[in-house]
Amino acid sequence: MRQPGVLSRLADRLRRWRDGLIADPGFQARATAFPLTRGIANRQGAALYDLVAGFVYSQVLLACVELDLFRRLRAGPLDAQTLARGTPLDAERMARLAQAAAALDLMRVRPGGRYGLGPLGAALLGAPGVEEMVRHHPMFYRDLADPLALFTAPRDSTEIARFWSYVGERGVGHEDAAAYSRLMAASQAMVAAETLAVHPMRDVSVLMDVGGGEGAFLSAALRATPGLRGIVFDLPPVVARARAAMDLAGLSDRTRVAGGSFLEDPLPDGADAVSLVRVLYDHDTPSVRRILAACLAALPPGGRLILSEPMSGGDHPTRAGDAYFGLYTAAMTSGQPRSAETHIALLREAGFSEARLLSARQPFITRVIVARRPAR
Ligand SMILES: C[S@@+](CC[C@H](N)C(=O)[O-])C[C@H]1O[C@@H](n2cnc3c(N)ncnc32)[C@H](O)[C@@H]1O
Repeated sequence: MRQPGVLSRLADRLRRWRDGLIADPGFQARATAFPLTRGIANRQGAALYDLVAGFVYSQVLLACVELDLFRRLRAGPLDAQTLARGTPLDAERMARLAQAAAALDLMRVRPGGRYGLGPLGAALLGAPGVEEMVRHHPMFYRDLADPLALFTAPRDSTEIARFWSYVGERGVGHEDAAAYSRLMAASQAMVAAETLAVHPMRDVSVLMDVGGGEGAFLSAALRATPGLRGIVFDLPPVVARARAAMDLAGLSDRTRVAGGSFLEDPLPDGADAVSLVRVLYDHDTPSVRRILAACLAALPPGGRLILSEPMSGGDHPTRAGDAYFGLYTAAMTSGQPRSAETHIALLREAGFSEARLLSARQPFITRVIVARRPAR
């Protein structure tokens, strides 16, 4: 390991001194009392409070979603008594929930003791995938109840691992495939919008979406790109669903569907671009190497790989990539979020060239890397 230089050691000492000050309750009291430092002290205090209370805030959101309150407020503000109708809550408890939701910008207090939609409640109505994730989270929270156990959980021993059944050895049945594929399809719209905005498929003839689920990403690409044709590759119980979904979307004449395992079977040929959307972070590095090798073998010289998934921020950790997906994949007992640099190194090692990270509009939804199979 490289030894840190003089400047970096000096910076470390300064940070230790600063951290020591901040950790001193006497200093905190003085900083809050002194007008010039009060703003910083309050911001830090509020941020720490939010971390301590984060789970409570999430449960306020879950309660609102389970009672379908945002949809009921769409037509206009309601008082707590009306909002409580048809729910197990009385008016007083409903007012308490609505006050909590208003504090979190999910609702707004309106004149006359009524509650209306807040900016985040309205945003949730416009992003059905977020609502599905909120409904899915109780399972994740049960695994998270003991976070230390989560980090040491044996493979396939958690509730989340059983939900993503391809993580284990039992194989994927039709029911498991239906449950996780529905969740993925519901949250795909946001990922597809971001991916196709930063990487339109204009100059692609045939796109193969590997681990493509019910074909939601491919459908979005086909709709956005006249003349594009596609292949969905996934496990057999999942592609049965993809076939039905593509039929329903009226896209089956532009789509081929192929079933198999990207860890064991060769991928179909005929595509000049391959996409891997929210696939690699599910898998440990030896499997990622196999998946990339299979993608390279399926592409013609000059063919393109488009990799889209939430990524670790590396030296600049991100809430979505490192905090959320770091723990989510721990609960899966398989995979991990990787930084763009790690992905690019794995792509080069697999034989891809020109790998580069594209600039993102909404990096907390997904990040996109493009690479090519060398022309010769
Ligand atoms: C997290 S989901 C992502 C689905 C889709 N790409 C999306 O973003 O909505 C991962 C997908 O990889 C598929 N998958 C997992 N293991 C696989 C394997 N060995 N071979 C083929 N597909 C696999 C799953 O069935 C699932 O559809």
